[in-house]
Amino acid sequence: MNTPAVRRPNRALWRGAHLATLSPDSPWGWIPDGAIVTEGERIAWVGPAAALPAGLAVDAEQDWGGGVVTPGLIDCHTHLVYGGNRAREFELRLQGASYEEIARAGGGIRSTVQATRSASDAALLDATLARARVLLREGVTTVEIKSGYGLSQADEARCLRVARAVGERLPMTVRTTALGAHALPPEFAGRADDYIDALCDWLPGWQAEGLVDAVDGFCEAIAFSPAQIDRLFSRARALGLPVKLHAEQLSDSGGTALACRHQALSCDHLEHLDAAGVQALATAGTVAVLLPGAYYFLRDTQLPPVAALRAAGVPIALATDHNPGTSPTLSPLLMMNMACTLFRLTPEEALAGFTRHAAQALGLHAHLGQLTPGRQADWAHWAVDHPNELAYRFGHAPVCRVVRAGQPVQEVLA
Ligand SMILES: N=CN[C@@H](CCC(=O)O)C(=O)O
Ligand SMILES: [Zn+2]
Repeated sequence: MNTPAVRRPNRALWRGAHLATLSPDSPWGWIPDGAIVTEGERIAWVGPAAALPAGLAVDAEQDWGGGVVTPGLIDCHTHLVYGGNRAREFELRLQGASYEEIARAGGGIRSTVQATRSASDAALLDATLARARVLLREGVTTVEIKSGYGLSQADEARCLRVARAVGERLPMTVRTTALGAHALPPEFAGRADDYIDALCDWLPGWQAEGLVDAVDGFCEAIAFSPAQIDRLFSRARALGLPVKLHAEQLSDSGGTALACRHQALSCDHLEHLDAAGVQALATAGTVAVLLPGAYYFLRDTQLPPVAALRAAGVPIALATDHNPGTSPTLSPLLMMNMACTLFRLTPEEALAGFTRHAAQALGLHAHLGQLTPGRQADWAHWAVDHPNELAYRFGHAPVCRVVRAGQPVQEVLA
């Protein structure tokens, strides 16, 4: 009997650029004049071009022609699915109204809920795809997309379906996060506990439809208490879903400690995090996701405790937090610049924040976030001489060409 030949996946050799692999073994994971061998969607070999295995047979060879190659960027906290915008609220805040005042008066998240509920499926998808394309153009190959502007069983599911559709229409890995506990919808006014009960009941249906990779909440005086988030997270964990939390953004509410008791993948924002919260993150192995866009746009002055996080060995990720109310940006490189200028991250920490540590914030670090053998062949090729240039510019980004799962994506963007 003939044994069928096992065909190896298509093998390609890429060379002619410096590599910032983001492997933690050396600064930047730097490999000058490097090469990558891919087999199908995965990286098979990475190293100096001079050390390529002798006699390597490849099906295709590409010359980058200079520049620097980094892992594909990972935007691990976005709210890409929504209708309308909040430019009027921006004007009000510039005149002195605070984010909390606007929210308590029924504006803020609730005004976006209204606009989202009244948008058609097609309009929501088109707007979300347009936003995702901007991220992809700036090197983002993986994006987390939260719901949170539907706040009913049907509208949250609709937003999660739109998020899933982004991963089907564009060459990006999409992780969906159910953020029903973002704000109290009008039909549950004065009944926050009942709303949490409803969310606990809706979760299994969304999960069964394949819509949920993680569960998130907003733990804050204007949103939900630690006790309410605790009930939601207990339900999520019982269903086998990981959790993450918007925590300590506007005040120290104790959300981080609570989330860490549920082994949260990440706690996000953290401007008001105290020493006990830093320790809780370190003990639980939870990633701190810092969001300089929201800090800047709300004209916050309370800095997240970066030095303490660093000293405790907590991995720090960054994200755009794209949303219409507090961070209407779609530029990861601008966020890297702001993380350096406002939060005092180093440019290398900023890049790790959008690659290695962002992968960890999504539970994907074994597969994404570094240019190392076995991981998915996702990268961004930048017209720069050194990766420290990525955090250096602001307001414009260097030219970037993107490869996702071994395939160039430029034609999708044309
Ligand atoms: N903090 C809560 N959620 C969003 C803001 C949402 C909004 O204002 O629409 C954030 O991550 O910043
Ligand atoms: Zn958010």
